[in-house]
Amino acid sequence: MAVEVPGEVRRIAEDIKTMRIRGAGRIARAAARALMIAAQEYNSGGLDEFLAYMEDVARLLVSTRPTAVSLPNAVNYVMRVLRENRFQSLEDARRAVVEAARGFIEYSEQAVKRIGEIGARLIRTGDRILTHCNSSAVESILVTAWRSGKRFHVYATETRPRFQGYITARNLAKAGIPVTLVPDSAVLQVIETKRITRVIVGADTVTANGAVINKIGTSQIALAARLHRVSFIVATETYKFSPYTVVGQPVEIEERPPEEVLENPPPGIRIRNPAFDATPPEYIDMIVTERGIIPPKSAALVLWEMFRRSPAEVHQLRVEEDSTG
Ligand SMILES: O=C(COP(=O)(O)O)[C@H](O)[C@H](O)COP(=O)(O)O
Repeated sequence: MAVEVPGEVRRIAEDIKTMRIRGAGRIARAAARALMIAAQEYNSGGLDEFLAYMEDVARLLVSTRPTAVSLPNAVNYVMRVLRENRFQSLEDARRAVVEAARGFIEYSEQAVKRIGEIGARLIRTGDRILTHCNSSAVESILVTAWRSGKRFHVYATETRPRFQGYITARNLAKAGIPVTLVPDSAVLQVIETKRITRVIVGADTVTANGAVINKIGTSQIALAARLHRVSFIVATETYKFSPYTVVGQPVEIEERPPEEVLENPPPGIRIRNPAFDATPPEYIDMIVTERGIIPPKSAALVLWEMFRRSPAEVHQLRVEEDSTG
């Protein structure tokens, strides 16, 4: 009989699904924490049952939201210690999971900080910066730049339908950064009339060819930036690079409930609510990662360095995950 998943782990999964925990980095860290809790709270059987139970927990977490690859990357990072080692005892296996999860969370937190330091060097006093949605990597850059004495103004889009732009605006204002909230549909007008100097956005997934999947509306902003020759910068940890795209696997774009757009639509009206879109590499000037700044075309190199797997091995990995799913 399958071992029951602890309440706190189920709660984290539910919070990711319902977006109480949101943003690709936070989702990844929450998933690693959930695996750690699952391992710590396991008390019902031997090593084999533990391994099967941890695979169940991993599947539950990965199934919560489909687009941000940081989620399966975090889960696989932690689960790899179980999948690739032979343990003598349950305690050894449990300890390995806890260590791997802690390691991931620590790396992730440091990465956001490092992106802040690297990205802040790109900001100049007098900049007028546009951002979209709410990204902790972008916030890290802006707050670091501000604390280092640079003075600039940020325009934050509302980000319909979930209004994550309000979170950004609130956080920046709290840090003392002048911020103006604008409707999503005002982006082209704002870029033009406010003479925006830089657009900086986060990422949920970066593909092997350097395309960036981020909050719906990002690609329109990239187009508008291109039209006015404004540099378009993406800030992301490297664990948002997708190994699956090396073998051409498309990124699934999450379709969220229509009620998020309109509670009670009049009869005869259909609603679509895609949560993310893809910005092609041609529209992206640079990607700021914790390992440095890269052009989008170098995404495949980052993936190669991180995963050191041949396309055939990545394909095999996918097949194995699918068959356990
Ligand atoms: O698109 C979103 C959040 O979408 P949602 O609100 O639907 O999760 C963010 O721009 C990225 O996840 C990057 O965020 P971070 O830099 O914090 O990882």
